[in-house]
Amino acid sequence: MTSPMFEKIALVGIGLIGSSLARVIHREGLARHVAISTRSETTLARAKELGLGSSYTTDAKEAVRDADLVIVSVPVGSSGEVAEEIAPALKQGAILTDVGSTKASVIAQMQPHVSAGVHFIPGHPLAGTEKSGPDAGFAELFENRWCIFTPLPGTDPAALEKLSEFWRRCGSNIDTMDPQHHDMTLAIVSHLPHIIAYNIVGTADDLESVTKSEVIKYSASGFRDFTRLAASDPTMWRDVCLHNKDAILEMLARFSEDLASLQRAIRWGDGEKLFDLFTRTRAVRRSIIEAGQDIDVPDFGRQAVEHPAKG
Ligand SMILES: NC(=O)C1=CN([C@@H]2O[C@H](COP(=O)(O)OP(=O)(O)OC[C@H]3O[C@@H](n4cnc5c(N)ncnc54)[C@H](O)[C@@H]3O)[C@@H](O)[C@H]2O)C=CC1
Ligand SMILES: O=C(O)C(=O)Cc1ccc(O)cc1
Repeated sequence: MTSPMFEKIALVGIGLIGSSLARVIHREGLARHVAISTRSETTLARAKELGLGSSYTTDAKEAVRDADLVIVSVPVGSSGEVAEEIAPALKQGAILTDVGSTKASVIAQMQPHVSAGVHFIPGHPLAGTEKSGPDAGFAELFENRWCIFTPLPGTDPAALEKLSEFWRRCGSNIDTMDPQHHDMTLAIVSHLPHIIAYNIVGTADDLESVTKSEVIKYSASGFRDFTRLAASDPTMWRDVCLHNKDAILEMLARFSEDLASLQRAIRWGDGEKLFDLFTRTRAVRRSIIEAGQDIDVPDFGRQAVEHPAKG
């Protein structure tokens, strides 16, 4: 092994994202010691069975002690309590980061607990699947995906560069932006699609039972794609909705207006309007493919159980 980037990395939370990090850290030899911590004994025992780390504890303080890099990978609503718990045990000069899908709220929850000698750099890998838990992770998850940092004013450039290099070694491309811009952008490209999927699958589920069986029987079409997103972790997505409320409501308002306009076009037989919209949206898909971002969620970890033990 070439010299590892970090002596000790602590992973707090070992679900889809934490366990994918554990796997890629091991594959790339990025740390000499990987300390794993999570809330529940069951999840921790599973992480141990999978051989994801070097040490295992339900005591997050113990895991982060002497760590050079601490990565918090828990639902965004738990970021504050985790930060409060680990902050007193963090080493001076350590880098503390997270992977949460919302950024302004995570910063507001975590920053007050972090002392001046610790480099807190909020992050978000734009990579995931609908699965959760330690079985669901895979080392290739972050390959060719973006990892966005939302650094706080006064962030040490050397610490930011070290964390960027870590994510590059995990396969990601790096971008930085301010937390509000992140939250607005992610509201439209990630949060709304999930909310729309939860909604359409919920509507179908509310239909009469005879229709329901047809929904399942004939779902090998557009509906199926929505059911994948709508199978995503309820705790994680409840927290995203509650912690990016303003941006999501803003985007939902715009979405509802546009949907009403589409409804009007259908009602009044405005074929030209429908055709124009569908032509414009097809071009968006083409741009995504041209940008090399049309990566389907891979099959790695697909065999993972839908409802693994949760911490
Ligand atoms: N699932 C996805 O596709 C993506 C998720 N994210 C973000 O990553 C974070 C983690 O998500 P996943 O790994 O998918 O979730 P997961 O449900 O697979 O894992 C969450 C982990 O956090 C632990 N946990 C929960 N509350 C805790 C607490 N209070 N203290 C300590 N551990 C606790 C659980 O035991 C579990 O190990 C979330 O903030 C999510 O927004 C970011 C990118 C993609
Ligand atoms: O499963 C999918 O298609 C996703 O979109 C995964 C995902 C979920 C949440 C994130 O913050 C980033 C990526």
